[in-house]
Amino acid sequence: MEEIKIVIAGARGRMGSEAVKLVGDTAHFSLVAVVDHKHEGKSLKELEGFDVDVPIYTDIEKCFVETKPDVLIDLTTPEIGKIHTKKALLNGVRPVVGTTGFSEEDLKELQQLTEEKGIGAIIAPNFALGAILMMKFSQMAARYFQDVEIIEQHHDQKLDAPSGTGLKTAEMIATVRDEKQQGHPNEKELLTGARGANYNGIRLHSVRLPGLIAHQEVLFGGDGQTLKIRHDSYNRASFMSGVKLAVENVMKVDLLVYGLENILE
Ligand SMILES: NC(=O)c1ccc[n+]([C@@H]2O[C@H](COP(=O)([O-])OP(=O)(O)OC[C@H]3O[C@@H](n4cnc5c(N)ncnc54)[C@H](O)[C@@H]3O)[C@@H](O)[C@H]2O)c1
Ligand SMILES: O=C(O)C1=N[C@H](C(=O)O)CCC1
Repeated sequence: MEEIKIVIAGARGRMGSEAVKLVGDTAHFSLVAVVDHKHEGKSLKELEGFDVDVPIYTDIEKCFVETKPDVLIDLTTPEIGKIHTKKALLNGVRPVVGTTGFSEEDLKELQQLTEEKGIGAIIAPNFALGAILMMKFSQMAARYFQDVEIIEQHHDQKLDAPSGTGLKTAEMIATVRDEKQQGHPNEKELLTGARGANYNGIRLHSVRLPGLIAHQEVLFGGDGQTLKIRHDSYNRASFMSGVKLAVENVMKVDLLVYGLENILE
């Protein structure tokens, strides 16, 4: 297999440090640099917990020009992730984005940019294969059960709510379900937010607690029955086979792929 040269943004983070391991463990992947908001000019090896000798850049464009990567893996924050993704496309680098918190407008803008530049990008709200199946099964179930609520649960350091996965699940369900307001037509929230966020009438509830990693239950209700579809990630390694798949596939596409379900065979 041809070597794929990779830059990781957010390499010191919970996901980024797993991605550094993944790249190191994959024969045809080669880490050429990392991007951080500090430690300019140091080697990653100088930081505790890493033994990879690659340069750290704080300026992502300088990093692209000097190290000429094929792929950027972005695992940062919603605000920074958008800037990095745009800069990658403008510099001919294919982004694989795990960072969540992008709006519909952001996605449209990035899609337009991939079309203009003619290079691929993958934005995956969830890299765990089980989570992709959970979303697909939920979409299947929604054809038969129109009443559905999504309960996503994450660690308490998460910046965005609802989670990228929760939102993507609602979007996928909405493609097969007519817009419908659920619950009693006269229901009233005594405390704002009690009924959760509302996407086309689908209610989304976000739980944030220490001890959690990433979990989601999609709850369907029908006459005298409920159906629950649940996925749990117990560690960040659970996301890495999806990251690998995305890096390999981003080299083969020339448009924006939003969601790993679009490349899973
Ligand atoms: N798609 C998935 O499967 C998946 C799974 C887990 C997390 N995530 C998402 O990935 C992102 C990262 O999650 P995390 O738990 O690793 O967060 P984290 O806070 O542990 O890591 C974020 C990293 O980004 C770095 N960073 C911040 N500003 C930066 C900048 N300007 N330039 C470079 N790096 C910068 C931070 O230093 C930190 O190391 C979040 O958006 C999260 O929602 C996605
Ligand atoms: O830990 C996080 O943050 C996660 N974010 C993604 C999301 O927003 O759906 C995927 C799961 C973990």
